[in-house]
Amino acid sequence: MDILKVLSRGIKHNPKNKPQAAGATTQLPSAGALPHPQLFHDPVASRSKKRKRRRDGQEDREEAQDDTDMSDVDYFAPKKPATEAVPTDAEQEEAPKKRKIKLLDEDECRQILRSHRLKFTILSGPRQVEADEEESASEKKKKKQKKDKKDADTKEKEKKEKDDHKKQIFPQPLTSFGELRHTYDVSPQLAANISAQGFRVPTEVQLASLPLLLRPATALKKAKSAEIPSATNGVDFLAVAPTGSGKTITFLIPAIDGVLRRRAEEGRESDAHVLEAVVVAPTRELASQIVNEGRKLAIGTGVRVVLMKRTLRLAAEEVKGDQTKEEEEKSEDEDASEDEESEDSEGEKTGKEGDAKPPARVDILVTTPKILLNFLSGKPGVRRLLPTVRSLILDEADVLLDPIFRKQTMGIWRACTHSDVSLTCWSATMASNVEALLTKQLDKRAKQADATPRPLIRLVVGLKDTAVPNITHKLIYTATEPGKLLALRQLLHPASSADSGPPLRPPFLVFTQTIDRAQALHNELKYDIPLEAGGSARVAVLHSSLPDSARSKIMARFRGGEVWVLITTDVLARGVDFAGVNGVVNYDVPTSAAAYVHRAGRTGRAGREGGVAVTFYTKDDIPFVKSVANVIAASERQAGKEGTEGAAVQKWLLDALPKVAKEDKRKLKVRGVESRRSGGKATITTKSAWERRREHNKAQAIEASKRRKRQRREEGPAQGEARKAGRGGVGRAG
Ligand SMILES: Nc1ncnc2c1ncn2[C@@H]1O[C@H](COP(=O)(O)OP(=O)(O)OP(=O)(O)O)[C@@H](O)[C@H]1O
Repeated sequence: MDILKVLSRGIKHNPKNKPQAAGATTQLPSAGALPHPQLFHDPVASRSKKRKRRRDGQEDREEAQDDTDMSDVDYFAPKKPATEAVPTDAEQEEAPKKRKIKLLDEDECRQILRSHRLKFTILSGPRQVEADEEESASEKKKKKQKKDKKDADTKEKEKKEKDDHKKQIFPQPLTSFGELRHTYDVSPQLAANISAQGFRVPTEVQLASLPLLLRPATALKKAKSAEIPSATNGVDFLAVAPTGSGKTITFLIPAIDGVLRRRAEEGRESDAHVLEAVVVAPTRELASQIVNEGRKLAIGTGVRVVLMKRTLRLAAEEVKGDQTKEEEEKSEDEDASEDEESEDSEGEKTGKEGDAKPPARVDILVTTPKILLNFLSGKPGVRRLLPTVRSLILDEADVLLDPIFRKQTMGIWRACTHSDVSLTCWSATMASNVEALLTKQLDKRAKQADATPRPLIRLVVGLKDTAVPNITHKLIYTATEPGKLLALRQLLHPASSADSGPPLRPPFLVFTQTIDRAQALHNELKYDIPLEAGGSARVAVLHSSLPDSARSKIMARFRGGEVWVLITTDVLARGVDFAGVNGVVNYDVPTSAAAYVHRAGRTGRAGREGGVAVTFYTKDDIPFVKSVANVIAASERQAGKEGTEGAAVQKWLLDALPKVAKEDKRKLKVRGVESRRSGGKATITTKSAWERRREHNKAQAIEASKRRKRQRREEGPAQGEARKAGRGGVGRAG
């Protein structure tokens, strides 16, 4: 196999089999310089011709607009050359006071938001709750009266469209990062840290969310078309934005700003740390990544961003608690390796020894759900609360509110007892039942606290729940399972690249349904790489049953370009950002449309072009593959490739694939493709049945050993000795 030629393309051979990290990634298509991090620039005609916006900073709101062709207008051109983007500290200190803040009028906001396919909707809040109640009452009445269903449906649809329009809002967009300092008054150091990362143009999600999250009152000052209740205490927020669109810094910037602002307001010293924000992410890899991003943004601000560890002790309020309820919330399905003891430099031991020591100094905590819930409910008969937390951030919120993590996430939310705690939720996909759950919970919390519910505002960037528009998609059919391995090898082989479209260039990720399949594929592929090109060290496998330290090492080797092919499960499907990943192979078909979006979104980050997502499907997958094909078709539609020869999904294929029944979709999401399961209980988890069985056996062995110990204690030392002597005798006799 000539895989060496493909895998070593663009990479200088290192005789010691230790490739140069930089060389390994800089020449790869999706790792190149960022072309533009924004995905959408639609020309949008002005609704009003009364206003004119000039780009020289001398905005004249009163002049009549003479040109409605918005395609020439570049709202996002830097207002100053890049060198001027970060004024000196002294200038920055002065800046907000000197400058008169100019806000865009609602029509201008609307145009900018529309040209970037950004849609804000108020999902709940005082006005909305009343409206929804009224609506549902009148709807019920109407439904009774109307017998003609078709007619009712049409009217309902029209009404919904009308109401949707009413619920839409058009807050101020962030036209440049410079505005963070000048209009939204973020600290000079935070502004400098953003600039130091080389971000010049805000992505769509940043452009839309940052004003609203930093200063809601300013952002909504000109938003007149929808009545919004007072937003001075902040808003609850839900953002659905494409993978790789920069959601992480979008929630971190307001979190850091919030800590700094309150610190200044309360006259606290910079070394007085109060836990004010909690970021929850579903996997440890993602949580560590968020910590790294947070620390880069917090340099020089004194804000401490800390990763939750098992041994970390937080400043918490202790109340008498319903232990059993909290215990129940510890899901058995979650990542078992979280239970492992990990080294901790930040905090203290929990329990008796730890309680005596002062709590860790944390401003922003990043955690996976279970580990924090364990801390909150870790003391018998006691519940720990986090009353100082003002901001709860759920990254990959749809999965955190999915049944696997829901109870744990809710447990954390309940522990954040401050009356003003704001909730922000982030993901590339969001099911409507998650939105319904959130609105219900927010109303419930407001009622319990006897407070006015705050508005829950949803932002959708592009199309909700779909589309990874900036990469190439490929859908490859192989009749049988063994055929897939052959097809994967052919895809890697240069000779067949002509038939297979763009060759798969390293580094790339390969996703399987279960851990045992990931391990098996790893065993198959690792010998495909010749020794001269690095051999088996080039192929690695990462899954949730590996120890923490092994997972971190593999991540570092992959990020460094040392590992070219990383075989993994859905543990790496969400959130993890490898800037230089050129491709994603769905060796096993993703079990939902959302899973496809997240897996494919590991390539083509921040608007990079050149990423490829290849999905194999077999006869077994045909009943389920339509959801994936629909996402690919939507992505190609957005990219303008629909119906072209290069499109992965042609209309005939979409028509031919069977529709997936709702119940089948649910089953597939929970169990995966049946034929790929190795038996065992039906649970959605990155753990294989084999692994669950192993854990079950281990648990049984521990239980049996405890039983024997108990028995020995009950029997007393004399009988114990006699038993031992008896066993020894048998041994000797044998
Ligand atoms: N304004 C920007 N300009 C250029 N790059 C940016 C900008 N904002 C963020 N990035 C970079 O984009 C990449 C993706 O960001 P991030 O991981 O936050 O995406 P995400 O939206 O959270 O994706 P996912 O849905 O997969 O979790 C990161 O490498 C980040 O540094």
